[in-house]
Amino acid sequence: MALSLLSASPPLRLRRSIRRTSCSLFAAQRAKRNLLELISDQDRGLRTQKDAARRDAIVNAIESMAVIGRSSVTTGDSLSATWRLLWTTEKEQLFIIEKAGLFGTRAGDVLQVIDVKRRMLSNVITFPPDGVFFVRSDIDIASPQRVNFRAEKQKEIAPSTRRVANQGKATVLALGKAFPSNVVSQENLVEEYLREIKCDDLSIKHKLQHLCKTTTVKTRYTVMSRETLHKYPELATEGSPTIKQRLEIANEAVVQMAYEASLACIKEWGRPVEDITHLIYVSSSEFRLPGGDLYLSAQLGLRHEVQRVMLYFLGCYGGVTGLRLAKDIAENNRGSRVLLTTSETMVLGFRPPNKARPYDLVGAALFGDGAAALIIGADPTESESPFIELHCAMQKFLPGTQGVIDGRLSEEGISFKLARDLPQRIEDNVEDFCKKLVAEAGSGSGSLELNDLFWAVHPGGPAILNGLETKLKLKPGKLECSRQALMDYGNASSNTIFYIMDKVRDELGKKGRGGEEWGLGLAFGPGITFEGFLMRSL
Ligand SMILES: CC(C)(COP(=O)(O)OP(=O)(O)OC[C@H]1O[C@@H](n2cnc3c(N)ncnc32)[C@H](O)[C@@H]1OP(=O)(O)O)[C@@H](O)C(=O)NCCC(=O)NCCSC(=O)CC(=O)O
Repeated sequence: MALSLLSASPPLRLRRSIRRTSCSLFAAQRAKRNLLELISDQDRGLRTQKDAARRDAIVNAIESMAVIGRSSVTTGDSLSATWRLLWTTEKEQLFIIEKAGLFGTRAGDVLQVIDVKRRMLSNVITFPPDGVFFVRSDIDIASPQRVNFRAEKQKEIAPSTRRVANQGKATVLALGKAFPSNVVSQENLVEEYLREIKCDDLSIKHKLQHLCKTTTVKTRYTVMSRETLHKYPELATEGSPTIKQRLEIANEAVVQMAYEASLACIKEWGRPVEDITHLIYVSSSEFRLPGGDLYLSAQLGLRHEVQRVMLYFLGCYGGVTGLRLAKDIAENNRGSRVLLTTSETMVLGFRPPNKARPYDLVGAALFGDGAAALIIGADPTESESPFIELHCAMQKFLPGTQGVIDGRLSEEGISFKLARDLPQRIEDNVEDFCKKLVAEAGSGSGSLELNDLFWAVHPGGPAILNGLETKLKLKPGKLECSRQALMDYGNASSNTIFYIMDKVRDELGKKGRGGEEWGLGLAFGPGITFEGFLMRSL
């Protein structure tokens, strides 16, 4: 006989089982307290092996708990989770825990990842900081309260490649991207763009040529194309009321891109769309009632009961706001799977250049369109492959800076003003913000320095990245993924952080066990608002 006692979220579990049982609250509490006391000094079962009397007492205590909760079903879907092993009689596991010292290591948490739907169980013995031993097996549901293991399917020592997600913490389970079909090469942009909008001002041409180089962008994807301008020539005419036309183009384009990014993401995730419980849809590029969240849900075939949230007009930090929200949802709704999408086009803000608005030229050389999608959830199942754990997330605004990034909706679309001192404002305030986030890693992670981290920083522009790098004294290369994303996609507003995370995933994958464990994600936008998150690479 092998008995294991597991704990997912002990107070909650206890509360649930008590509600279901006909016995008094008092009896259940007493039985649980008794059981926990009996195992508390047994070192997960190592000592019990030499103490038959204690073992019998523990087995009796478990049986008493079972009697109290006999009318409840504990082997249904609620058993699907990552559980921490508190006590066991299973000899192989105890042997590994006991003998780990012989191999110069020590056993950390012993976890059981149970997936009832797939009838699968993985025993996961962790060896901190990043070693892991897996034993996978099938399970049989023997009764409403008992599960039997069947044949062991596979044993595997995975010394390094994956870290284990902490129980109950939100993780990123998949990521997808999508872009409109029109690709803009920065090299050819100036001539083409000025020809299309019929601008022959040489000073504008030279300044745009200069900015096209210094923004460092190489390619971008845009919804706006030659065909669009031919169909709607009024978009290139200063002062024409074109909001209707712009929304007609943008509303459709953003949902289409969000749809394609979501499909790519769901395919990578590998589970059916019906398993998506929540949708967070982020865009500063569309406007209608109902919003794109509804159209996207219908197009993807999400459940009608999917819990939707739409985040409108947050600007470049919207993706990280969505991530913060998704984390809260995932960590507070057991078994939830959140689809987070961002989708943006600059169609609403496209304007002919005007010397009175020099910041428009910066936008013309910098911004790009696209979409991204992520699946976020806690306690990954056997079939899921988490790659980032979201440890904590924070937002902050800088008082008195509302005018630094200023967007106004008018009959002409959005006019978007960027103040020259934006990079400096960010530089002046970023250090405190980062240090607060890093402090959330806790003492268990040692004393983390900023250069110990991997970084994913929204590349508002090279001046912002350079200022931040200097201020934080980051080693060269720490912002490489941000710089690469800027080069490949331009500043794609709320999407950009996820394009960077995709690159970070590749980079950390190449480094394997030598890669950084902790990372910081940052985005900035109107407010001035800072959004940041501390993450662990898994
Ligand atoms: C745009 C740059 C790459 C240009 O760098 P350069 O090396 O060319 O040098 P530079 O800064 O002197 O700029 C070159 C010329 O552009 C002009 N210029 C630059 N920024 C300007 C601005 N915000 N408004 C008006 N003009 C501006 C300069 O005055 C100068 O013109 P002259 O030579 O005539 O004096 C850099 O300044 C940069 O990265 N800036 C940050 C861009 C930014 O604000 N991004 C945030 C996007 S919003 C975002 O990400 C969040 C959100 O949308 O929510």
